[in-house]
Amino acid sequence: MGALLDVSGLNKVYEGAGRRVEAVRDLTFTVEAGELVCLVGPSGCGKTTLLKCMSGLLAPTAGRVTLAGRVVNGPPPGMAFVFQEYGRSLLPWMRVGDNVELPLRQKTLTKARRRELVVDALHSVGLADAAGAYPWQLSGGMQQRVAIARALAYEPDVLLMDEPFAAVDAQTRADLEDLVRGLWRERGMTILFVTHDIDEAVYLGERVIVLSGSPTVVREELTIDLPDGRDQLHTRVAPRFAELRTRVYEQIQAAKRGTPAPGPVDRIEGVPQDRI
Ligand SMILES: Nc1ncnc2c1ncn2[C@@H]1O[C@H](COP(=O)(O)OP(=O)(O)OP(=O)(O)O)[C@@H](O)[C@H]1O
Repeated sequence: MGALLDVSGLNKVYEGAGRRVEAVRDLTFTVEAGELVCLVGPSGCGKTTLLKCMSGLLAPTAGRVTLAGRVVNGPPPGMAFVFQEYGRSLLPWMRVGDNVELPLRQKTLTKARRRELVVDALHSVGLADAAGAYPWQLSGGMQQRVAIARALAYEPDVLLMDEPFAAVDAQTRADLEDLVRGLWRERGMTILFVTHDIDEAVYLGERVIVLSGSPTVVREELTIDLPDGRDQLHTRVAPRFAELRTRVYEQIQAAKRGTPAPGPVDRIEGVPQDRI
């Protein structure tokens, strides 16, 4: 069987108002079922454009995305998203429980089953008591947890996350990173996590895909061979973590300068032997 997600020759050009922007030039990569992959690239390199094409919200100019062998040409049923701006993704007039339940109404589930999924998802993100609150009564980090719970309740095969922690403080961000890794390990979901934060990409991912500057291509793919059980205190000070983040940092800097990407051997093997 092929990869769960397959992005092949993806190109996206925005045209209009006398302006032509080639946001994504030629992107090809795959994500296997059950993987946690981080995509990292310089600001403005087309990460959001890529996710919109992957989620069927935007039609690519060329190339295609397939999910479980089916071409994505509209939001696929097995996919859920968590966006950066939690403030805009939750409906302020609905209580937290109703916000989490909203996407479930598209599914043919009984009311009791929907309630069960909502309770379970809120429990998973540590907000079991918040179902009756309104989003605006919660902190930013709690609102982002609600957005994660809403995605979880949907029981997606694939979770796409677009810089989901960019707007929260550092301490909350660390907690949310651990929450995502914990949920990934518990639930065996496939997660594609987009970030411009190199440390976050290396800490979270089993694999990191480094994107070039716009128009975007895949610059390098690195296997993150850190232990499975990661924690904020020890993982981030491990020598291997420093090596991997240095490698990604160098690639991003080179991407900004427009230096050609490394050859195919680097891309397959990850960190070259002389760096280990
Ligand atoms: N709707 C649009 N119309 C025209 N150009 C657009 C549109 N959306 C994005 N772009 C352009 O496409 C390029 C990539 O934008 P995109 O938002 O995908 O990048 P990004 O990597 O997510 O950015 P950031 O890291 O700043 O969030 C930019 O040059 C942007 O100006």
